[in-house]
Amino acid sequence: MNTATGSDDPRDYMRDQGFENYTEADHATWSILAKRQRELLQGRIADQFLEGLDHLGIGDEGIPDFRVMNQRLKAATGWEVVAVPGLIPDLAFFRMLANRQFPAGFWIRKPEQLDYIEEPDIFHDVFGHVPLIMQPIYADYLESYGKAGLVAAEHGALKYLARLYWYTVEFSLAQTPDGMRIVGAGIASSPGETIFALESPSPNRVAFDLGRVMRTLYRIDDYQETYFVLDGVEAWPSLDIDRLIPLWKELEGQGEIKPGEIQPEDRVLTQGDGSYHRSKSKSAA
Ligand SMILES: C[C@H](O)[C@H](O)[C@H]1CNc2nc(N)[nH]c(=O)c2N1
Ligand SMILES: N[C@@H](Cc1ccccc1)C(=O)O
Ligand SMILES: [Fe+2]
Repeated sequence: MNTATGSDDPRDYMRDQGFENYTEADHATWSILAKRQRELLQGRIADQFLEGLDHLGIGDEGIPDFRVMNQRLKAATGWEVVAVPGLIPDLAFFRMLANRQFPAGFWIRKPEQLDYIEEPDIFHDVFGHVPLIMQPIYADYLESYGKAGLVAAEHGALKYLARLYWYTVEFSLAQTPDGMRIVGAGIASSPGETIFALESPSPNRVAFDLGRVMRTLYRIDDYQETYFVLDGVEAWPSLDIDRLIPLWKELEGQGEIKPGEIQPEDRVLTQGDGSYHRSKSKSAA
């Protein structure tokens, strides 16, 4: 439906990072982005993210060597980052999560794509995701996403879990006592979307609702038209399989919701004015 088709076996995608192959320009791209995002994210992202980033020790010194970074990550939560060529199919992806392995593309965006890139690169996969995986609570939660993904596949419900993953792990916001904060990695790795998600009048910001989110289509190639807002940085939805299975059954009878659409039942925090115009030719998954 969205990403990639092919083998569901994670081993078919695992690569050596090829650390020696990066150019000076590649390292410079990482450093510019890391420095920019570390500053921009102050006061905009969950504290847990900045804490994890500090402990991980990846910074402005160029692209991290996975062999070195994984020592810290393993010691903190037992996870490791594994290099892959790019997007991998949903099932292979969830299998890796279930195994506490996080897939990361090994290539980096071009200088003209600093603000936003349509496909996950190493900056997104590592800088965007790994800081939170340094936190034990989040690390366990992400593993349970993988496990739920395997069950979803058996029930023909992978699309529901993929949408949930999208609107939480990748693109969620959260209410905190200090105000609205970014949680999603897809926002955290994009300087453009960091500002857009919190400050633009264009997108909708809607209180998170599990069934509603699983019905909602998403687009991977542009800023989101709707962000779902958690009730706290750690208020992730329960992935209790015994509750998800009946919910998936129920959802089968209900329609899909377009990315920018508002529903009568929504608790709308900000109604977007849609002033950011995107290309009309792109489709939602
Ligand atoms: C779960 C979900 O569908 C999600 O989009 C997956 C798909 N495949 C992926 N593949 C890679 N390499 N990285 C990712 O973040 C994802 N995300
Ligand atoms: N848009 C993100 C990358 C990304 C693409 C697709 C899915 C998730 C993240 C960035 O610029 O960093
Ligand atoms: Fe991601």
